Amino acid sequence: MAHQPIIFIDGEAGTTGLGIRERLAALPVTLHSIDPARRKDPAARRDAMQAADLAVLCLPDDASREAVALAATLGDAAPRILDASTAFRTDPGWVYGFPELEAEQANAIATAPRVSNPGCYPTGAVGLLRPLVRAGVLPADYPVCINAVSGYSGGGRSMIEAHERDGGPAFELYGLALEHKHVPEIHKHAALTRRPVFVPSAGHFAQGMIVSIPLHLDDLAGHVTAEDLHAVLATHYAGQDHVRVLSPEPTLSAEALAGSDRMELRVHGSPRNRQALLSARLDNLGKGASGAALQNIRLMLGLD
Ligand SMILES: NC(=O)C1=CN([C@@H]2O[C@H](COP(=O)(O)OP(=O)(O)OC[C@H]3O[C@@H](n4cnc5c(N)ncnc54)[C@H](OP(=O)(O)O)[C@@H]3O)[C@@H](O)[C@H]2O)C=CC1
Ligand SMILES: CC(=O)N[C@@H](CCC(=O)OP(=O)(O)O)C(=O)O
Repeated sequence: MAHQPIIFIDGEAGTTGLGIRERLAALPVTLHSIDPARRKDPAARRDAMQAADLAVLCLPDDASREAVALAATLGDAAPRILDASTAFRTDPGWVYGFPELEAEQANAIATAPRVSNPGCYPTGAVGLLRPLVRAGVLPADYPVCINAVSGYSGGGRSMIEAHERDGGPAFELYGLALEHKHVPEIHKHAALTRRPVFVPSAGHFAQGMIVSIPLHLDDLAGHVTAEDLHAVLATHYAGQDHVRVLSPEPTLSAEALAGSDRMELRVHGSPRNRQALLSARLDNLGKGASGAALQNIRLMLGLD
């Protein structure tokens, strides 16, 4: 690419789009924006895609599908696409944008025409579970239950406005029909053969997330200890800048990584009771969204 790469963010004014735009300021790229009044005009969006090397979609799922269909009408002039929505995260034609997932994943992202940015909760759940399943210490058919809490910015502009206007609720469980849109993504990318139970919740704080997964160690392969689980994760993520495997803490605050693009993984445990708790802490808008998008943009444009 002779020129500075051109990026178009479809949904630039939304929560994820804004986060990406801020982070792009530090990169040698040109941002191609459209007149805000025409931001939902398919013709304007198609023209912007034609001008771009990379289109980053920060849209609701249906609008993302529409954007991908618009790009397809451009044939060879279509840009590469990074999609932040849920729409293509389990689509076999797309590369999953989790660079730390497997040794070859960063290379796959670097060359893929279409990359799906992982969801915030799946980033924690997949980040914890997959290396353990792949290493054979967590059976793929283990009855996994995932508890998670997110800051209210996870619900995008409408939820942010509701919390900032009405002040609450302080804490609520949701997705109680156990059909949350992230379950298929976690199921697939954690390499589980049994559908996990996923119980999300949201609190009255803007940014931050904890995903936690309790385990009965006697139901794992062999005489596995919490230290063994820690060692598998530490080996898998050795040398990674965005994912750190840390020692257990007595308490974890969900907001601690707000503003950071890193994720912290821990294995807590009671050796006496043969129980463990896996935890992932991240910023839902950082490694859970815009920070991960930046990792993928850098890889896709060869900026690393
Ligand atoms: N918030 C989070 O923690 C995370 C969100 N995501 C994903 O990112 C995507 C965007 O979410 P988020 O940024 O939170 O949502 P927001 O509601 O904050 O932003 C969505 C943006 O898309 C715009 N938009 C909606 N429909 C269209 C359309 N047809 N054409 C062009 N623009 C459109 C909206 O404009 P307007 O407001 O004017 O309607 C808004 O600017 C979602 O798919 C979400 O799943 C990913 C990871 C985490
Ligand atoms: C608190 C809250 O509402 N969170 C959102 C998850 C964030 C999201 O929709 O985006 P990603 O799928 O890209 O992570 C939800 O549960 O639908």
